[in-house]
Amino acid sequence: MNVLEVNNISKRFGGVQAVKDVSLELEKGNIVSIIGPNGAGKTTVFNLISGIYWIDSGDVLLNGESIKTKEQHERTSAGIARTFQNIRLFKGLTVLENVMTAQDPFAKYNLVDTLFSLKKKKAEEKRSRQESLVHLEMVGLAKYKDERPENLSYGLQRKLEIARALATNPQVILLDEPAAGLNSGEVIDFIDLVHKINEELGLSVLLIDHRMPLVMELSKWIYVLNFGQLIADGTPADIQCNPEVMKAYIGEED
Ligand SMILES: Nc1ncnc2c1ncn2[C@@H]1O[C@H](COP(=O)(O)OP(=O)(O)OP(=O)(O)O)[C@@H](O)[C@H]1O
Repeated sequence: MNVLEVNNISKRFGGVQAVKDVSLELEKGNIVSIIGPNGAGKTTVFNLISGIYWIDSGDVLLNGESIKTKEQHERTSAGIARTFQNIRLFKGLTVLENVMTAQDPFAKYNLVDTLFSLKKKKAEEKRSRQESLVHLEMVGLAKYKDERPENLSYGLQRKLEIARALATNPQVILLDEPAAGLNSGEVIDFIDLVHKINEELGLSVLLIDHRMPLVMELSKWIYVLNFGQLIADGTPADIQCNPEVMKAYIGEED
């Protein structure tokens, strides 16, 4: 069963047709990637799935239901989490607090409770703290819980982003260039982490990355975009020897 389906989506920014008639499927529990040269439209596809932009035409389905008119936070609540190309962490907060703030929309207290039931609020905060610690353990960052994110290596900051995404209790996680800026040791570590969240949490993963070894190692299926359009899709083995794909990357057939 497909947890996510993208059906013929298009998006234009002024004179630029960023995405044209793109369709893709993510089967529950799979890891699928989108690759393509710079400016091919990959991040725009993520932005259209996660609700940062409205689609011009087409549809996005989560578990068979259209989410195209839902706001970004509603898509998060529905089960779509994402990380960004540029790391987005709160520098003034600790590692643990960074994960707790990602949970906030799910906090079970409201203003009235806050005023009249401090006890309830405290219980809620304790629960949030415990759950956040579980997410930090999952990504291997529990021992850094009281650190500031800016004191962590780039690779650990990427992992913290994943922990923040896990805090929203997703079914699908969109990873936008998670290996950008990582050294080769950190990339290997990151591959293990993506396998782990996929296998242990049953999360379906949609990935964008330029690091081909990572994409080939992780993906069950790969979609290739060029100038906003899908030019190929297939298994890593298919894609590696697809002449259209090579042409898109190097600009000539051989
Ligand atoms: N908000 C925007 N306003 C105007 N143009 C945009 C906007 N977002 C994306 N574009 C344009 O849409 C096209 C696709 O951009 P996009 O960022 O989706 O590509 P990409 O494949 O993710 O590239 P990269 O690999 O470099 O991140 C580009 O021409 C880009 O300049």
